[in-house]
Amino acid sequence: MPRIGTPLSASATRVLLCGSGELGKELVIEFQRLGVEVIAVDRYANAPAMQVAHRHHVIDMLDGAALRAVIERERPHYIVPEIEAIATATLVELEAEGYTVIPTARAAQLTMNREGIRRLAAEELGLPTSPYRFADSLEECRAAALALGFPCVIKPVMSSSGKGQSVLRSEEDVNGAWDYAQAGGRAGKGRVIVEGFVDFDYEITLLTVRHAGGTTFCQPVGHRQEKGDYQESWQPQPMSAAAMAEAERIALAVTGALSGRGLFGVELFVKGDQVWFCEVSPRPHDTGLVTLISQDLSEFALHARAILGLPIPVIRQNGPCASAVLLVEGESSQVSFGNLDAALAEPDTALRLFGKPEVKGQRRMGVALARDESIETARAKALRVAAAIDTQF
Ligand SMILES: Nc1ncnc2c1ncn2[C@@H]1O[C@H](COP(=O)(O)OP(=O)(O)OP(=O)(O)O)[C@@H](O)[C@H]1O
Ligand SMILES: NCC(=O)N[C@@H]1O[C@H](COP(=O)([O-])[O-])[C@@H](O)[C@H]1O
Ligand SMILES: [Mg+2]
Repeated sequence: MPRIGTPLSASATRVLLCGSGELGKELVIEFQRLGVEVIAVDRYANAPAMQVAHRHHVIDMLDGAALRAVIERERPHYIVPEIEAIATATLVELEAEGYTVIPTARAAQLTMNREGIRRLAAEELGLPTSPYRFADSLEECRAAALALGFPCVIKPVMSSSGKGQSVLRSEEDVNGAWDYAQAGGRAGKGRVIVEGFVDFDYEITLLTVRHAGGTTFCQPVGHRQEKGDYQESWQPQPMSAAAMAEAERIALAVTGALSGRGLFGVELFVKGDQVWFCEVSPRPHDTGLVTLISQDLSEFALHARAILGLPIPVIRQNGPCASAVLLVEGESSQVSFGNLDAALAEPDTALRLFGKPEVKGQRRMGVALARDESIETARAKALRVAAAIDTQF
């Protein structure tokens, strides 16, 4: 069993986070509670996790040389990816040199690109997914859409939170969707995945922890997405026993193939007893923010425990809970949030304001949390909390 040393001393246990958004901020807080020394890295200053870490670095994380320089200077015991857009080839090299990447450098590399994880899940593991094709040009994209039929979904292979993603209703939508995907991919222009549309009843994130004592599942998190971006989530999502068993089978297979220790967000579509794999985050998931109120050990506490090799004997679920995002639209570097007394007046509500330094366009700036008697009333309550907050620019 590894020991935890004194932060900022020679015995310190050091964690370096690649990405410092809202998910990283909650993770850093969990590490701080355990006396771990945390170094936060991101592409911009004053990122949420930087504000609660011991120190930080601002670099272009897609620049392998810059990433290597920071890691060689800090010599972390654990390198923890917090976003997908990282020079993952450098992580693979560093892992070979003896560094520990969470959960593994290969998992970070495979999930950075939709093609990597889709081919692993569908072609190697034989798991059910939407039908799909990859395309490198407008013409290939059109051919793929016609072969798969409409509606279909187009996504840049390198993107997240719905960026560059659109649903096509007919052939007329192909040109616009291709252009949108080219502008919305995180690593610039390039390949897209075209997926057949899955007409699911509901979708879930199955938070799955691989820890020293084995693999443990959280209760399923249901969620609602708009334009590929999460709006609300809740736990537990009611499911048939057969769908639950199939969801766990898929999650066990995919997290087992990625291997390593840590928490994973396995995204699944469900229709009746049928389940399709969508994608997986080898790290805490945005829809899992609900666990800040719904579990004794949140997804962040679980990730920290798993990384450090600490036991997870049980995860207590607190009953029906929900989260609703606080999306802000405009342009400002001094946003303020008001009417908080009214927003938090109801019992069993909570709020996280991420402290992001700037908004340009639309940005997730906080999340409202609620617990109640049923999923319906918890969702309504979380939405009321978010809606009550007024934003000033
Ligand atoms: N083939 C599909 N059929 C039906 N709906 C889909 C399909 N693919 C994606 N969606 C919808 O779009 C959402 C986002 O898709 P996906 O998770 O692949 O993108 P993302 O950009 O990685 O999002 P995030 O980073 O928030 O997880 C899904 O949660 C689902 O609601
Ligand atoms: N779906 C992935 C996700 O939610 N990632 C979370 O959003 C941050 C980026 O936010 P930003 O775009 O506002 O900088 C990331 O750093 C991570 O915490
Ligand atoms: Mg997703």
